[in-house]
Amino acid sequence: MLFQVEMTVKLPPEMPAEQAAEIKAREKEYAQELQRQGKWRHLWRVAGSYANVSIFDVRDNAELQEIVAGLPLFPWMEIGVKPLCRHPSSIRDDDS
Ligand SMILES: O=C(O)CC1=CCC(=O)O1
Repeated sequence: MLFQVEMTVKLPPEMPAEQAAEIKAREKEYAQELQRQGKWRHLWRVAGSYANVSIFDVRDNAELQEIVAGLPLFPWMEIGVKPLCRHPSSIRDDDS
């Protein structure tokens, strides 16, 4: 199942820089492993903001929830999820 997920990061300004850097490093490692597994299919920065738009390819809602809740930045994110399905005019056959 494909989902569009928009994540907006809102770290508190009073968070020490070292702590923020450590959380971001863990976030990067987590995100890159899921990309290697093919579950995190696209990761795009929303230009001009500390936010991303991502496409996940997961088994079901429960797996998406597990992945998103495991994000190291999860406690400091606003997250919006939209389920996706094939568009009848799409010419691609690899976007299951
Ligand atoms: O920077 C972000 O948008 C938050 C994030 C998600 C995956 C990652 O590596 O950073």
